[in-house]
Amino acid sequence: MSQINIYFAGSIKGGRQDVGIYSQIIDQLKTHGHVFTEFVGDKNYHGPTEADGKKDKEIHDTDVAMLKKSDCVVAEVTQPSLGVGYELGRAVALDIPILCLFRPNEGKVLSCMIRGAHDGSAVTVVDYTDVAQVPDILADFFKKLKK
Ligand SMILES: O=c1[nH]c(=O)n([C@H]2C[C@H](O)[C@@H](COP(=O)(O)O)O2)cc1CO
Repeated sequence: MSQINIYFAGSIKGGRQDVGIYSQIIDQLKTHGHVFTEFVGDKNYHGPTEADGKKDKEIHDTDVAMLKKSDCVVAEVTQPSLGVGYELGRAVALDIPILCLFRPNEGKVLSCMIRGAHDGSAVTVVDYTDVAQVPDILADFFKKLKK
């Protein structure tokens, strides 16, 4: 594999409280490959505005096209998001390896449909407590991906 294309998924309409964490994860991901969805970590981005004229269909179709070109999906799934769940389902159907990162210490319980998908190869779910752990988690995931 030459340049790895990475699709990062994180909540937007589901709530932006973790955007600072998304941005730190994206910075880490950029050391492993090209991240298609850097805007997910932009604290000023809350979805399309009337001013930018983007329609929901355009966002959906662009995202699915990027997903199809991705070598893996990395999702921060602590803040529940319908869009992230949808992207993960599409990625499973496309046989794209997935890493889900979840912080149990936030008092949330991860959906059975995400945790229950963990098999350690096609879908990997990793619990973490601090973003400082992310570099090691990613190193392990990308090492396996390249095998
Ligand atoms: O404006 C957007 N742009 C966009 O790319 N998405 C995608 C990327 C995110 O991983 C995911 C977030 O979904 P949601 O907005 O339902 O939380 O959907 C979602 C939105 C807003 O729904």
